[in-house]
Amino acid sequence: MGHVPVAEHRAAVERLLGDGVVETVALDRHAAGRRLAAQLVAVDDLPRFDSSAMDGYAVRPAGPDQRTYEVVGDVPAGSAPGFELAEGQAARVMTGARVPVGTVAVVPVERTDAAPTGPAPGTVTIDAAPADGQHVRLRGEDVFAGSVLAATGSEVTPALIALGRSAGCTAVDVRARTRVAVVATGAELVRAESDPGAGGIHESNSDMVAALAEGAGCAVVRVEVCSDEPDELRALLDALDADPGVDLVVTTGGVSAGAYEVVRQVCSPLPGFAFVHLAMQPGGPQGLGRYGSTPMVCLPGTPVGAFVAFHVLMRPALDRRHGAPARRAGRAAYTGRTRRTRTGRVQFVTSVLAPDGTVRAPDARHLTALAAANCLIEVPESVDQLISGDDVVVHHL
Ligand SMILES: Nc1nc2c(c(=O)[nH]1)N[C@H]1C(S)=C(S)[C@@H](COP(=O)(O)OP(=O)(O)OC[C@H]3O[C@@H](n4cnc5c(N)ncnc54)[C@H](O)[C@@H]3O)O[C@H]1N2
Ligand code: MOO
Repeated sequence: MGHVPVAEHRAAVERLLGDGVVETVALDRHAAGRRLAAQLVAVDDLPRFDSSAMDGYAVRPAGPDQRTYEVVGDVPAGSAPGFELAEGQAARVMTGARVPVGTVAVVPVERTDAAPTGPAPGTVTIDAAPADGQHVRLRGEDVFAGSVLAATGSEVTPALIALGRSAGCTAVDVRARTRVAVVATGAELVRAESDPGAGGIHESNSDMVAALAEGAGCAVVRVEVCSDEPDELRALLDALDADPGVDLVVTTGGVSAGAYEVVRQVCSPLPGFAFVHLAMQPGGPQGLGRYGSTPMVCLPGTPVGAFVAFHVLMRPALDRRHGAPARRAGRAAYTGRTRRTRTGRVQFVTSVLAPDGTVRAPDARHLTALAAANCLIEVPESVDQLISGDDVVVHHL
């Protein structure tokens, strides 16, 4: 079995996962993190009307020296004044309230002789002439109805939810979340809640991959642990393929060269299904194809290999499907002891990038190193060692 280049397999994963679909969802907190599939356009002006930015008095001076005004109305927030201000008149207004037609400025209550609470007085005296427009929020000063609030591809952020809802938008067109079923395979796997007995191990991949998928914007709809029995896996995959709520199946384990590689046994006879060994480490053994009509990505069983393979191969395809921009690799100065690396395959080294731009690879092993890592150093196929001071490519986790 020859070693397949990482870029080739990554492109095959992208092709298999495709472009994803668009759906219309409510513009509420559940839309946060989604990407717009169409521009978001304001339905209403924001503010919807000229309104007060202060608790105080809306005034219409008869001249620059006027200090004392007749108070002709009281406008709590949420009400619409049914009167206009004539010259020389004022109205008590609360922050956010619609100001009467004729308002020239709002004077905060602290700048008047009026009590802040209780009934509105008959007259009010202000301490200085207000500037025209002072403390009045003009209709549409933030956005006008029909203006574009956010471009296609923008992320729905908490601030965009506020902007859109304030401008009267109730729904958004977004890229649909990929609905993923995660299946960990292996006869030795025992849920962490159960006793693993003499030969069992605590199962960890299913929840790790599910969390990675959710972190990539997927909706995880099933999380399963399956034995090495081909019939059991086949029955499970049949059910997942028949389920219209599953867009993608991700498996772990059962893909390498052993005698009981259940994923390989069940899927390699399927038309177009390929099992390959990538020129990368960890995460080299991989499978890819369709079970029935359902796309399926088969990650290796070793937890670090599955994690790295998800990050390197699946994350870019999922980002594309979900309309998220491609994550950019960075560069950093390797620091620490000289490390020998294996040529002939790209190595991804679980590493820690410091705020000063240096990156080190802790001596800890496997999952301990992964849990401490915030990036992967990508060591090219031709490189056989990392030396302190080397300029390296880093992928942020
Ligand atoms: N003769 C060869 N043996 C192996 C090769 C090879 O090329 N020739 N490749 C090695 C590499 S690299 C990897 S990676 C693994 C991939 O093997 P599988 O995908 O078939 O995975 P398993 O054999 O099922 O498990 C590997 C390892 O990971 C543990 N594991 C599996 N699933 C889980 C889980 N859900 N939670 C926690 N731990 C899990 C499992 O117990 C094994 O220790 O193959 C190498 N062998
Ligand atoms: O590809 Mo494997 O153990 O190196 O993950």
